[in-house]
Amino acid sequence: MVVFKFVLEKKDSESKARIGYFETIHGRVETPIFMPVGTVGSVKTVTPHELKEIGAQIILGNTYHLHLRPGDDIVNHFGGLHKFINWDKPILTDSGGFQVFSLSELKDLTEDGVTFRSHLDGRKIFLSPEKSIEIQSNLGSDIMMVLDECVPYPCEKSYVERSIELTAMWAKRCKEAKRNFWQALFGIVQGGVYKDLRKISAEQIVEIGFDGYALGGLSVGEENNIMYEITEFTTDYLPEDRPRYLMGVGTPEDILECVERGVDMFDCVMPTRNARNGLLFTSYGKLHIKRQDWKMSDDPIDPHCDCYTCKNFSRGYLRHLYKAGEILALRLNTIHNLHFYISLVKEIRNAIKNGCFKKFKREKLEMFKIGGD
Ligand SMILES: C=CCOC(=O)Nc1nc2cc3[nH]c(NC)nc3cc2c(=O)[nH]1
Ligand SMILES: [Zn+2]
Repeated sequence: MVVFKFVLEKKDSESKARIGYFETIHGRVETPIFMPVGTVGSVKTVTPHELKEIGAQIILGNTYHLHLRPGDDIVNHFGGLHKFINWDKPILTDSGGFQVFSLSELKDLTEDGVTFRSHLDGRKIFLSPEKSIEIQSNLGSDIMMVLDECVPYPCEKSYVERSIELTAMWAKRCKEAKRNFWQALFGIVQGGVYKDLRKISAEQIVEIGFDGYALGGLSVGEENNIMYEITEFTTDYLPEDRPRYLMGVGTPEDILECVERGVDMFDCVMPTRNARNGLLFTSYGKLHIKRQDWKMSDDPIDPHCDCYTCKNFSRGYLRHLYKAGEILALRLNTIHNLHFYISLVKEIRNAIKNGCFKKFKREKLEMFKIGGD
């Protein structure tokens, strides 16, 4: 019985941009979509209710973090992540691979899996394709990700060549380990910045067959134009009737550029992390709320924004809160930045629907350059 289903509604006539939606047992998600990151079971500083008010349709949970704390068994005891965090819309969980490679000091990587030490208490932990699927099954996410190896940038081609074989073997084992029919499983294409290896990896992963396909190994320090080029190249080898997910991307500009190149799903900590550092996104570019310029400003962050923060508070007050180290500053900034990202992809969906995406993208990029500060 198929539960997860992606429907491609319209393809842009001037680019590879598309609009569509996918159904899960926790509801429908329209694409292109931006997914707020809720690493340890919370999108930092905001409540599920506020997320819904902002228009969030799906959020991310991190397998590595939740396995370490509180433990996926504990989450399962509470009926899974949806119940535990009281979020009844779709949740996507990562496989844990990326966090292991980026957070913990790696013990060793073998064909069977990866052994590492917890960054919390140094405890030795083993993660295999089967273990990752077991954890994600305990969490009860609507979309699970396969365990992959995200190679660093730059990376020797000979290493990447071997790595994509491991990633393909692990992807197969993840698919075989899947138990709950209602959980979707996405494959991940690797291959570094080498187009020939990207093609091989895409063909291997598509051959195994998944509910959706992610482009891994990007936004790991490579220049933007390389990320765009690899994205452009790789989406041609992915089925049109499946969602494409570009992990860890990105700035508003990145999202516009990669929607144009055929990507449907994005996640990034930028809106939430920058908010906590006082860096706010506006229609005219970025704004640093702590600047002296805003001390006496009665303007909202963004005159075009109708979020709770922009409707109720001035830059002067937000600057004051931030300088005073008030927790409310983090919350109001996060509400605005998430609303900015979610509204941007909503406008993108409308522009594709109305057949004016290229014009919309050109105008947006021009406005971002004006400069918020
Ligand atoms: C939700 C994620 C599901 O992905 C996985 O389970 N594995 C995986 N995650 C990544 C995350 C990334 N973030 C960035 N930049 C901020 N680049 C990334 C690359 C990968 C990757 O190659 N693999
Ligand atoms: Zn706002």
